[in-house]
Amino acid sequence: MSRLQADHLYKVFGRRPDEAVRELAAGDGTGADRDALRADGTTAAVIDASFVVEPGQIFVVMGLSGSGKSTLLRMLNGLLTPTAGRVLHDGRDLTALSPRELREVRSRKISMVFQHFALFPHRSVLENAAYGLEVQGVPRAERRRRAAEALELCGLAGWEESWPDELSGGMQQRVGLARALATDADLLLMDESFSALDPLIRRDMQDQLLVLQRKLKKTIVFITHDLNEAMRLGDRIAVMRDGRIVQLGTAEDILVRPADDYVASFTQDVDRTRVLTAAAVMTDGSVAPEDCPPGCGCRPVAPETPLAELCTVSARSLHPVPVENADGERLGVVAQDRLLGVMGGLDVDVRPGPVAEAAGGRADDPHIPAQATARAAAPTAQAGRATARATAPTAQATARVTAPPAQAARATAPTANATARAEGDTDGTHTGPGAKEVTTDA
Ligand SMILES: Nc1ncnc2c1ncn2[C@@H]1O[C@H](COP(=O)(O)OP(=O)(O)OP(=O)(O)O)[C@@H](O)[C@H]1O
Repeated sequence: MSRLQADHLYKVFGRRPDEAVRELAAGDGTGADRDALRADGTTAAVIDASFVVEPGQIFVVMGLSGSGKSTLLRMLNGLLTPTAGRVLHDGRDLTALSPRELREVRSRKISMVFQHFALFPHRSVLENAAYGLEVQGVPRAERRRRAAEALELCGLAGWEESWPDELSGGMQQRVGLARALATDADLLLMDESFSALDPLIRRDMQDQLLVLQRKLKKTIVFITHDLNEAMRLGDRIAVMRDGRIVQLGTAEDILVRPADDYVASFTQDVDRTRVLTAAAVMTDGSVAPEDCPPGCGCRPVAPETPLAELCTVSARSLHPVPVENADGERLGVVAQDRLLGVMGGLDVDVRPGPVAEAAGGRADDPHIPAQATARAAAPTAQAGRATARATAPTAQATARVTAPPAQAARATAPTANATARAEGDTDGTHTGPGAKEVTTDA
């Protein structure tokens, strides 16, 4: 499994980039320095980005258009050379590799999935899924076998010999995902991969990704401008604004302790009941035997239980709901009035919880405001949350994709534009808009 580290990354477009980095590094971080550079025709697209993506994590980069997400992602796979800073992939500095070594790493270790499907219309679904392997020089029989396995993982068994234009948009995106998975690359970079899909299909794809991730345990960097998507998917989330990471933490951190008003403004429409967990809202306490008469209907919950489920348990209980770990050890309780307060958005103190602390919450990003990093999530808590999220049924999605190919006549999403981009690809794993950047930044 891959570990990815960004170490004080900067990308400046325009004149005198090195000088700009020095000014930005010495600046007060308020954004005035970036504005002054822009007035001078220089764009600071990414400013001092540092973070670690641990093996098997989904790391989401969230921000509005122009905040620097794509530029950051393209530095992570070497399509763009940082103006300053390093990208370490399993400890290996990508910025120090020769072009040949970099191509090798990109084709074998890193896969990308773009917003547009970038499928070849004149190739079957199987051949599309096998494309990255073909570029790697994998023999035909093996690449067909591996591509078929990847398609099956993505719910597309039975569609191997269909053409891309026989598939719906969601199915085409699954082919893109299958192409990325077929190469066995440990690091998956996903750039707005689900943004072109309609909301229901998008949600299905998110569920499917979480289910797949439980099985495959890739290291994933996922770019989105949608906080709900970020919170559904991300073990950790970096919120970007004007080139800077303004907050780095779990969904819970961002929801209950936004670093500033800008981050808070994103969280207003988020469904707190699906993001917050029992561990975050519990308090110390116990339940006296006399408070729990026969027929009380109570049961303990796990610390990673989402509030949506906790409400049901609380409604049946005559006393605060006990929170217990897998060994039956009491960690705390959640009282009904506190639960209602948190759900109603009252300013109730919410904490990371003992599970996160026990697993060693990490503040590995020294340049991020302390408020943002102190609560960096611990693997155990993240795994629990991911599991809870991933249990949403995908039956709908499966039902849609398992219909026989003949019924796919309704699928109309054109692939011509995407294919034009794919044809410009240099190594087969980097289709889509990113491929163009190779030439602009050479
Ligand atoms: N090749 C380039 N030359 C000059 N400026 C660029 C280049 N690429 C990106 N930029 C600028 O860098 C800034 C960040 O762009 P970037 O595409 O990374 O943002 P983003 O958050 O991915 O936006 P979007 O969500 O719209 O894709 C923007 O101001 C953009 O105009």
